[in-house]
Amino acid sequence: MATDLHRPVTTPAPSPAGEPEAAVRVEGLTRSFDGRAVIDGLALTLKAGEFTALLGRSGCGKSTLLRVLAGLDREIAGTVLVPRRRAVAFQAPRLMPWKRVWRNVLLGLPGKPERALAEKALAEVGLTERAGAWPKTLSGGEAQRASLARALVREPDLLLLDEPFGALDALTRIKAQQLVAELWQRRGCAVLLVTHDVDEALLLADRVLVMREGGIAYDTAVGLDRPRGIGAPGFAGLRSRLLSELGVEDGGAEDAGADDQRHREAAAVAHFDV
Ligand SMILES: Nc1ncnc2c1ncn2[C@@H]1O[C@H](COP(=O)(O)OP(=O)(O)OP(=O)(O)O)[C@@H](O)[C@H]1O
Repeated sequence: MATDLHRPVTTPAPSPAGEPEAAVRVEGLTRSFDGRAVIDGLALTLKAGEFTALLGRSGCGKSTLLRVLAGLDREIAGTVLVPRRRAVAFQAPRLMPWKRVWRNVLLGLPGKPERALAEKALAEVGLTERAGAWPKTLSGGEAQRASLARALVREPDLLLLDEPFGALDALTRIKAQQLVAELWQRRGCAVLLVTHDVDEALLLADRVLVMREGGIAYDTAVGLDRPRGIGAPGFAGLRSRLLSELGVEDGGAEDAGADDQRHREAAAVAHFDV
């Protein structure tokens, strides 16, 4: 029987003396479904302000981990220390269709927050003009930006992103990636991005984790200079290492092929100015 030891804290989880402040500290985390441990004794520390990408094969438990960190799942054993100010955005923007965009942005905030607060967050994601619109009138990319604004309005110290760009077309996806990179640089919050896309991980993150068999099986720093492009020196080596950690031959398997195709389509405009 899982014991609930989830203990959200108001300040980032403490680190031993001399180490940078931690945004997240997880020890011995186990989450089981029907007696099967999807996460099994996982340990993880994320530094404050660090951008981390989380890769792993389908079904390995990435979303489960994110939901635990978001505080949406407390049926766990182990210790999870996260900042109180945290926000999550999912692949599906999850906007309430009967509320205008600005009201969606403020959804769930305590008290009676003013429209101006939503408008500030919407301006950050370039959606000022759609504040009064109904969600069904938004494009996929706009809806995703509204979802990001809803996360930003919470002023998170930890931003959790679960494949937020997965459903977007190639160009919209690149714009959304650039936006997240800019927001991260401006806000300075820790970001944990779940993605299937190795290139996306390497373009955006300081650090990439690969999840396997219920734990973090591989953990690497991405020391590439910014701005980054998929042709940067060192990119291909990291890419092939990560693909092999995922059990995919570089350039061979279908998943990687689809990503290659997307990036070829977008390569002409892809440039990360951060
Ligand atoms: N509420 C639930 N009840 C039962 N099983 C669940 C539940 N949530 C997740 N699982 C199982 O836990 C495992 C991990 O699921 P999870 O969604 O975390 O994987 P993932 O790595 O995010 O996958 P994907 O990359 O395909 O989104 C899967 O086998 C899934 O079926």
